[in-house]
Amino acid sequence: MTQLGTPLSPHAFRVLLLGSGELGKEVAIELQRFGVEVIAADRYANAPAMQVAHRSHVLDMLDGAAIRALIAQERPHLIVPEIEAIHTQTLVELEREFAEHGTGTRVIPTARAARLTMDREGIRRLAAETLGLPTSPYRFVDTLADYREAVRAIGLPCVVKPVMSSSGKGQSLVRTDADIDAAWDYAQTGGRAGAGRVIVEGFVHFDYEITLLTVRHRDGTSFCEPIGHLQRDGDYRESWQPQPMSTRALERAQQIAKSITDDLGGWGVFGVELFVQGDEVWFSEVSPRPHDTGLVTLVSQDLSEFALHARAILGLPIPVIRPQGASASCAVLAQGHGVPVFAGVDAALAQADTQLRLFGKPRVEGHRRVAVTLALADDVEQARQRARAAAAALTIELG
Ligand SMILES: Nc1ncnc2c1ncn2[C@@H]1O[C@H](COP(=O)(O)OP(=O)(O)OP(=O)(O)O)[C@@H](O)[C@H]1O
Ligand SMILES: NCC(=O)N[C@@H]1O[C@H](COP(=O)([O-])[O-])[C@@H](O)[C@H]1O
Ligand SMILES: [Mg+2]
Repeated sequence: MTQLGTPLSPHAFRVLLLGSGELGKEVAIELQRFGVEVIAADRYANAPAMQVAHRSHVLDMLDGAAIRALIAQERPHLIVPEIEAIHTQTLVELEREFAEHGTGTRVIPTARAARLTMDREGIRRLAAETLGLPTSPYRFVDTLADYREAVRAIGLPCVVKPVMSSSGKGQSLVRTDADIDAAWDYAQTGGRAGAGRVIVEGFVHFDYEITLLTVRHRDGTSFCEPIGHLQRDGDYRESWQPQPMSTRALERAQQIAKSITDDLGGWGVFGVELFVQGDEVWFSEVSPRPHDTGLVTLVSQDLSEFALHARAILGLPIPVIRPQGASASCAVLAQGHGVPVFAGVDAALAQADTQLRLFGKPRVEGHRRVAVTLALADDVEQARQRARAAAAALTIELG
């Protein structure tokens, strides 16, 4: 069991967040509630989690030497990756060194899980080729010529993504021949880590898609109710819980989630992304951390995915996860350039059973998720309507 001390004292239990966005902010708040000393890091100053952490650092997290220096300086008990774009090879090396020296420092959930999931190739080959889980057909390519050949082999429509990207950055749906070269160009410029390898995936004609939040904790594995979601341009716009599913599809989804999370190992929340058609389920990808579509759990469960992550990584028990009823979330995006200023917050919160989180992101360049609305209702449709209405009541000016 973790010895929880007093933050900012010699007995402090220190957690370093690598990535400090809106998801990390909620994790930081949950850790603060247990008296943990929270250190937040990201590539820019005043990131959301930094605003609720004990202290923060700005660094290039794709720079292995910079990560190593930060960890040497802070000597955290836990290192908690919050985004994919981290020099994860350094985490793998550090994890080995910690074990050799018996320091007790851990990477959440494991350095290998962070390394495999930062790269679509690592996680896809593990899921499809090692574990034999059903996935879309796929190919990895490095050149335009190989890419064109892969698109021909996979067939249209197909989905093209940089191997290192998230939230749909650099991702395109290729419907016709006319889209093929533009998708390559976007994948080369739109990813989070510059140009490079690309995955071409066959398009799965799913009825719906879910995130199955799966928690590995000291007493075993727990599942949350399935979260349905709507994505546009590869980025989440709405999520709701519970997503109705056939018994067979839910069983299959849980089996797939158990298989991939058991292999990745460690403690914490995983967001297992799955496509469902009838009783058939395909694995898409997995986040070894709380998931953006899981923001809905801020109202849908007694323990949100962030509270669950905090408990799991600290080695605390999770005897039960209690659903609170039909719920929904709606992402609020800002478009343009400047510092977000919100109006209509009162109107957004005028309806019963509605909540709002303003992330406090310091600037918008292009488009960026800056807030989320949350709602509970008698059924999922009504909850979605409430969350959408609350989002529509907000106006964002970029000052
Ligand atoms: N092969 C596919 N067939 C059908 N739809 C797909 C496929 N791949 C991706 N999509 C759609 O695009 C969305 C985003 O894809 P994916 O999760 O791979 O991107 P991402 O950049 O990792 O997003 P995030 O980081 O938000 O999870 C999926 O949730 C799904 O709606
Ligand atoms: N799908 C992954 C995801 O939602 N990640 C969340 O978005 C932040 C980055 O936002 P930004 O791009 O606005 O900086 C990340 O730090 C994390 O909280
Ligand atoms: Mg995804």
